[in-house]
Amino acid sequence: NITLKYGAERIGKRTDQPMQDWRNYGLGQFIHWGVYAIPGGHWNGKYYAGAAEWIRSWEGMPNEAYDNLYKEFNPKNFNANAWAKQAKELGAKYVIITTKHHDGFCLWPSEYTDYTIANTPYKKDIIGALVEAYDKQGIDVYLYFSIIDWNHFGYKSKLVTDKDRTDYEVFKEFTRNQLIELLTRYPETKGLWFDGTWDAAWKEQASYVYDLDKELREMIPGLIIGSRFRPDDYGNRHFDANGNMMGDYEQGWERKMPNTIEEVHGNDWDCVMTIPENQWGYHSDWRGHVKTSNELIEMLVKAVALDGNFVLNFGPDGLGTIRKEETKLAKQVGEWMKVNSTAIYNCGYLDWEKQDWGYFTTNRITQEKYMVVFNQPISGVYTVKTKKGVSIEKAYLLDNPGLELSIEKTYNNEFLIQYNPENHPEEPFVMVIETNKDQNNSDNQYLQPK
Ligand SMILES: Cc1ccc([C@@H]2N[C@@H](C)[C@@H](O)[C@H]2O)cc1
Repeated sequence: NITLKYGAERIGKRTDQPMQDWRNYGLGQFIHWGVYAIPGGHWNGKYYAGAAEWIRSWEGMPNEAYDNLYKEFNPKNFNANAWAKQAKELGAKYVIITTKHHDGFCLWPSEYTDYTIANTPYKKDIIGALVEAYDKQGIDVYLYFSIIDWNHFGYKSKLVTDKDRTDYEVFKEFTRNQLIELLTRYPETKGLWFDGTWDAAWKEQASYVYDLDKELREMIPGLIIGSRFRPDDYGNRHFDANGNMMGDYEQGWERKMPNTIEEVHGNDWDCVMTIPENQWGYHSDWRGHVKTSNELIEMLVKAVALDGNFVLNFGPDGLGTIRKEETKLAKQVGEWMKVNSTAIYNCGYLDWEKQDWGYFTTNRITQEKYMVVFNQPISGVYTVKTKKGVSIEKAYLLDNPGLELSIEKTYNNEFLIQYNPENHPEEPFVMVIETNKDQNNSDNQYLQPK
């Protein structure tokens, strides 16, 4: 083990209530919104093939042109309550909202720069309206903050000259001021989701970030910050030089998913996912594969089955409207959640061998076990290999408990559940299984989830 001053602050998962609540969310919503939604992936009649929120970095978009877009930002269709209501119907338990993306435009009236919503025709505090609206829906609010800030003179990706360094000191204080300002203005914030921390300049700032991290956590007890914030003494992020994770959960799964429990190294983690292949901000012309509701539900279940959270991204357009494709998917996933969220909320990994028909999840409070089926076997036989001494006594469909399914036990402690639905299911379905180890009597203190 290497002695580190700025390495992992803790080994193993946080066990406090705010983190247990985070762990049990299952499903979250990401909102990427800013001035990049105005061009929506096009400029001067040309199509930008990159991620729409990065259009300023495209040679087809002159910086000057981009940096004046805020003067026309006036989202007359923006309705925070409508967004929050849609998220509620989606079944999201938390939301991560972009306060400032890499372009440096602030959706709140920051006093530390003029490049904010206050100096647009719209004027009003977007973040404040969203925090209030999501709070009202009982959805926990997390703030996305980009350390990269192309608008600030002091931002550098690497520190070469002395002037870089003196400018960067100003940028560091500016960054600290904005973060303190956000937590002061929006004390309901449950956590910060940092992005844009891969620059060499930032990776040299271990002691500054360590102190800032401590200062922010002292402002809001229980504050949750992922692994993409602090660098250790040697500039490592996510995992320090001893291989220990820094921060409260691993922020490593962006547009991708782990396949085995080993890949999540016993940590909490989130997967943040786009509906198109690679667009976070609004792009008016999605190309490539757009995920269906069943694909998104499978990713959600896979994340929960591997002890993670799944955060689905929405990119409202320049007028504040959530596009019809996203609205449709939110409705479809939400309808599935209305029937099946029992296998999602408060659920996590069950250490039984993964089977081809789909995923196991188990409720961390009640220990109830679920099989979420994506690949219905032609045979109608669902193989379940339990742990030694654990036998399956009952199996039924979550949405039809009355119909008990037949169970055969084979010689090597396998259980074969038989289910042949009359017609082909149009979407994933859940089976509930009860074992000899589940005390299903009413006095079981676990059965009263908090
Ligand atoms: C290479 C790269 C840099 C930044 C990103 C940002 N992280 C996502 C959460 C979005 O904010 C995207 O712009 C994605 C890829």
